Amino acid sequence: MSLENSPTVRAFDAGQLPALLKAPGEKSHKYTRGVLGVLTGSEDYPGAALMSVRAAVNTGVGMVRFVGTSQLNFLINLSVPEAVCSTGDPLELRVDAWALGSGVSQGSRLEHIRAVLSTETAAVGDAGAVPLAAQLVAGGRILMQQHILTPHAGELADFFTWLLALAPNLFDGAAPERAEIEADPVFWASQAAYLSGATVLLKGGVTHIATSDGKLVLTVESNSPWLATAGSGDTLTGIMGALLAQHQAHHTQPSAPLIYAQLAAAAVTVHGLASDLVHTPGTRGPLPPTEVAQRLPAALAQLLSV
Ligand SMILES: NC(=O)C1=CN([C@@H]2O[C@H](COP(=O)(O)OP(=O)(O)OC[C@H]3O[C@@H](n4cnc5c(N)ncnc54)[C@H](O)[C@@H]3O)[C@@H](O)[C@H]2O)[C@@H](O)CC1
Ligand SMILES: Nc1ncnc2c1ncn2[C@@H]1O[C@H](COP(=O)(O)OP(=O)(O)O)[C@@H](O)[C@H]1O
Repeated sequence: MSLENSPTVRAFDAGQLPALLKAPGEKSHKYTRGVLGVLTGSEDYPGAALMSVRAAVNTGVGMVRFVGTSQLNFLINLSVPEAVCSTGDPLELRVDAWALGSGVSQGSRLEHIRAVLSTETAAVGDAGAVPLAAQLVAGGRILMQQHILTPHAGELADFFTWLLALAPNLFDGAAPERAEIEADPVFWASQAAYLSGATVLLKGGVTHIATSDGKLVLTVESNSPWLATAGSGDTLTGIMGALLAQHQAHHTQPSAPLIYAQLAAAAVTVHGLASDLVHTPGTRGPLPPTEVAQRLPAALAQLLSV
């Protein structure tokens, strides 16, 4: 099985941003503004949790519910006191969307992510959630357009390796190397979307976002290669989770595949704009993810004031 026709490729139109971003109104309260569950980070990688949660809070979601271990929750409470922390079963929490997987590579946290990804609740699936998605798909579970997978090329290569190891008949071809994915990102992102049923966002200097039917790929060009640094992806997970939760809070039914690709593109654009605000206009330099996250409120204010 594989997608037969080449997808349409289109640059994301930033003019659509105001319609995709939700400013609160007089009657809004934290639950109507979007509740984002976050299951990121681990004892090995606590930084991924701190960066994704900080980014989600600074993107302006109504509430972040972080599901951690007692050690992770202690760190989150110190660093991002806005987040509401718990241990326990994530499926018992009322959330509009999830941000999953950054900095989670093994253990019970991975099993919690598997359980969440097996539901129809909207979710961003990064890092450790990507091979899990492949395992679910190989086992017969079709993901949905409101599931947004965010691999870099290496993680997308791992996705195909898992898929073909567990279900060789699912794809007509061999698992690609990272370099093959980098050479043809449109093809591989759209194939992954078609096979999984999820929206697939392939990270890189140019971000390629395939709609869940594999028919369209939106591109977003980065304004700075300085963004290519450890922790940038964790920050993007938090931004995207926040935008997804805000959207889902206003929609009881899943929206069309294009809407989720546009939301993902909006998150990449917001990330880029926040990174522009780190330095004085017209100059370029290092973009530590924590610094970028601090500029998110200003970036959102700029976009919402247009
Ligand atoms: N501060 C933190 O807590 C951070 C945690 N992170 C998390 O850390 C976990 C592990 O991330 P990794 O990127 O190390 O994942 P891996 O160690 O799984 O590596 C991913 C792929 O990159 C390849 N690779 C590793 N080092 C390489 C090198 N120097 N040159 C070329 N290829 C190389 C590996 O062979 C593999 O195919 C992920 O869950 C990630 O989300 C990262 O997001 C960065 C920040
Ligand atoms: N050459 C590049 N130019 C601009 N942005 C890039 C480039 N390479 C990667 N990025 C961005 O940097 C981030 C890297 O994500 P990822 O590899 O998941 O990082 P991490 O897991 O360390 O947080 C993504 O947002 C990606 O789009």
